[in-house]
Amino acid sequence: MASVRDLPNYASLPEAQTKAYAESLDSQDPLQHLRDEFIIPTIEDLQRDTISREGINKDSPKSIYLCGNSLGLQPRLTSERIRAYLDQWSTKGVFGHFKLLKESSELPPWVDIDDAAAAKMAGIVGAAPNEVAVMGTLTANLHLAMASFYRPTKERWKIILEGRAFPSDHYAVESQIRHHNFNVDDSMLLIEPDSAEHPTLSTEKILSIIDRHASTTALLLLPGIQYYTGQYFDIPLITAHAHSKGIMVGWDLAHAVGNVDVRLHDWNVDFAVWCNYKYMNSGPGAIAGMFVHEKHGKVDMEQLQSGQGGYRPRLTGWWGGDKSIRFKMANRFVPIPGAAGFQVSNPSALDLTSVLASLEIFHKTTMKDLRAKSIKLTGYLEYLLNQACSSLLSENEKDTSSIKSALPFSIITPTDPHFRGAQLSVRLSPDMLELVMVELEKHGVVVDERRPDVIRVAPTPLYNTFTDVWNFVHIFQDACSHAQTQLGDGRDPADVGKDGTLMRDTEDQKGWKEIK
Ligand SMILES: Cc1ncc(COP(=O)(O)O)c(C=O)c1O
Ligand SMILES: Nc1c(O)cccc1C(=O)C[C@H](N)C(=O)O
Repeated sequence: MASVRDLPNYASLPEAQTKAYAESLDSQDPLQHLRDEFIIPTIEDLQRDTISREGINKDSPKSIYLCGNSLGLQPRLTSERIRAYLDQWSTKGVFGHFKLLKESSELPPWVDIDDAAAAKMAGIVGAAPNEVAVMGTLTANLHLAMASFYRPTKERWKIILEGRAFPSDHYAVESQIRHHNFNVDDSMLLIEPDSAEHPTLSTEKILSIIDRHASTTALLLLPGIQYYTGQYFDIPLITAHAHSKGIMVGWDLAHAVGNVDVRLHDWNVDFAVWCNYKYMNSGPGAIAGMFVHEKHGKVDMEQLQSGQGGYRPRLTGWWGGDKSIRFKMANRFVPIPGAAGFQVSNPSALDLTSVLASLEIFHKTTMKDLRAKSIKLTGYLEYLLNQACSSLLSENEKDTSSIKSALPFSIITPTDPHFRGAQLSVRLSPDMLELVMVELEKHGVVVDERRPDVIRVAPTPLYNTFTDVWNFVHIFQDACSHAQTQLGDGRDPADVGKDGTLMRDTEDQKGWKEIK
């Protein structure tokens, strides 16, 4: 795992606040060349309502894209590889499934393209290639995993998850409980934060809830990184603790994969699921991923042949079946050992091509190096935000004991880099969100808002720079100061339009609100 020991103490360096310092960090960044692998939308790209590049201003500055936690940017290679995939299809037709091409390292026959993706993905999540399948979608994979790993009994039937889980995970768990005819109210154990002000969950709290419900809990499901707070959970410790109580453990890695250097095999995780459209940069809704620890993927041929099972029960489809007999159409399911045996359908080769293109870029570096840069980048963001926050307080406010209530914003993500990934979640003072977002958008800054008061800012080490972070904080500081002035003016923020001026119930305003 990447270490935080190399994190500079920015606060002790007077020059750290200057743009020249941010630029010097970029010039020393060993991963700086990777930014060129991505298409960064220009400010004009984002603001015009067409995609055509005809007649556009090529000199328009690039946006400051800090939203890789929601949708990662497009690698340049993606269109090249997808074009080649289209040629593979147009020139080979159905033979594209099996024909070995001279270009096969980039364009495997489609019948093997899932294996190629799993092999390239494995290192990203610290797994052996046979512990990973690139398949399905996150929520569908979560259902498939729970069908196999959530086997409730009268004695053990509960599922522990967080109270503020991403809605899809909450619904999936709820429906699995109902599917097994258990009562949701006494089966779904929700870990709630201590207070709305501090929405993170301490490891101690998680462990104590595990302890309290140890004998009746079947499954623990948590996110590697929490989508709202950006908190990175202690996966190895929590997993080991739950295991010591006989509980199965699954992790939703939507916000962790490609962000932090997880070691799923060594941490003995039972299963994990993730999507590939955030830090994995494979495109909106791209095919997802699933990890099944090798201990659960074994196939005992003797038992299987004698009709006694021989493999972990699961929901099956032909693509999880042994390749050597798959096309014999014998209707006797023999699972592929490992995660591939959990596949159901033949996967979209178009989608896998996009994942493979993105993985080519990941393979130009390592997760360890990306994480090392990420710790510095996010640490720098935190440092500059703290500086900006105190400079937005009036001298009067700085002197008072009520400094906390006067702060224009606070960071709700843990301050310890061990407990966060790239993302910082920033909670703004009441009513500021809309006003700040308008200003950020005007200046080509892309972050993500969670109403009523949080923005999530995620510098992504593959393509963001220290200068991006510096520029963002300066624009953000101005946006906060602008919002403070507007609110101080006694204007209702609901009446403030796209350009920050007052607007009342115009069509334009409605349209803008819908887009948000
Ligand atoms: C933590 C988390 N879980 C689940 C989902 C849903 O994923 P999908 O729609 O790809 O199934 C997302 C993102 O949309 C997410 O962030
Ligand atoms: N998939 C999304 C979509 O189609 C629209 C808006 C947002 C999304 C997301 O993926 C949200 C994402 N899970 C997040 O935490 O930001």
